[in-house]
Amino acid sequence: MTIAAIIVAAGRGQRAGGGVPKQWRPLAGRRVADWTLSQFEAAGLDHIVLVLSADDKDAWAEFESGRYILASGGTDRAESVRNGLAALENRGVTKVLIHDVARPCVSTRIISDVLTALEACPAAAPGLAVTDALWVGGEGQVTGTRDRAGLYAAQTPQGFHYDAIVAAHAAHPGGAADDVQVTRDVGLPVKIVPGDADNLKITRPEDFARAERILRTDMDIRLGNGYDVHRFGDGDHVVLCGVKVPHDRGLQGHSDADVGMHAVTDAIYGALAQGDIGQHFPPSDPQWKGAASEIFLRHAVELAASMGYRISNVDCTLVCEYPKIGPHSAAMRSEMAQIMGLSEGQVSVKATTSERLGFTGRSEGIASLATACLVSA
Ligand SMILES: Nc1ccn([C@@H]2O[C@H](COP(=O)(O)OP(=O)(O)OP(=O)(O)O)[C@@H](O)[C@H]2O)c(=O)n1
Ligand SMILES: C[C@](O)(CO)[C@H](O)COP(=O)(O)O
Repeated sequence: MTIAAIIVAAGRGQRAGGGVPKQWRPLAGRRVADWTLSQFEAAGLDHIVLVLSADDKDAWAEFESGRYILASGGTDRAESVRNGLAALENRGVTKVLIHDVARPCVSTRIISDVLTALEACPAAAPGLAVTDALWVGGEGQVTGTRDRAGLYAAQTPQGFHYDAIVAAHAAHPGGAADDVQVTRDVGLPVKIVPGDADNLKITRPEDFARAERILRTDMDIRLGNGYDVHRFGDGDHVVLCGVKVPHDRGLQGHSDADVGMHAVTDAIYGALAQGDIGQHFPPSDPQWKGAASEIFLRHAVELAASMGYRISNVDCTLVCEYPKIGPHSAAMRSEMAQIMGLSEGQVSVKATTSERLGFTGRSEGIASLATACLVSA
């Protein structure tokens, strides 16, 4: 059994406004599309097709070498779906989920319910029973009422046996609201699984605030702190936050003694409640002698990802009289961001002296403090 998802993302989001198609707009710290895609990645499907508009050149460039199969958008949603289905030809796909990129709050429960329902029927989709009374209106007046019994609001992902939905689309004259209608129009039964009020489609400008509230409520936010000290010894440079800074002394340590990167690494381990660098890379182990500290940082970032967290931001403070950090802080942020796969806006590196007090004030060594904020991916 081979299961795929098609995420249709070629719309222009005209009703949502905002100048940029809604799927590429920020929402609770990521783009709308990132939330949607990560829910389908978590489902462990065999293939994910991402249907993109030819106008979204940056998205094509971003996703072309990744794990998604890309397909071109059509002039309407149905054509985008057909192009997505065609991209799955000859891959042995048995079941396919078709989902609007504009529904970023879709739950793993809905995805799994639709897939389970497909074991017994050729098509299944989430529906939300209408609970409000229904009116007919015109010119600002109620002109009639409708019985709500048996009415459902249609949601996605809508799931189908692959051959059935391909045949249904091929036979359809067009004009259907969704793939359930396409399927029903060729006489196939569609099972309703329980939808979720949170699985809204971002359609109008105000939907962003609602989706943001939903995503932030579900988020697990974790903070960690890190602290490290290395003493000065002989040398002609120090390595701080991945940048080699000329200095009349070096820092002593088992690795490259990058005190800033060590504090950030420990902050990430701390947020995960996974000990510290010493536990993961014991100083007694000769293989870490002189090691570049980015090995440790990369490990912490990978551990976070494997535990279902992404790094929202890190903030690092270096405490020393010399060398002066200011001229190098931009390079440090850039280096650390690159190692962690973050944007520079998510990484802060700053410095302070300790007013010539204490061991840092006497220039016996450099201390560093860091905070990391992780959120469930
Ligand atoms: N030619 C199209 C039109 C729509 N879609 C996708 O189909 C879904 C339908 O949601 P909708 O709210 O209609 O999206 P838009 O068409 O982007 O919105 P609007 O109608 O406001 O422009 C969205 O994920 C959208 O990206 C698509 O892939 N190709
Ligand atoms: C498929 C769909 O999401 C079902 O609710 C919806 O029909 C697509 O969006 P639109 O607003 O109807 O264009």
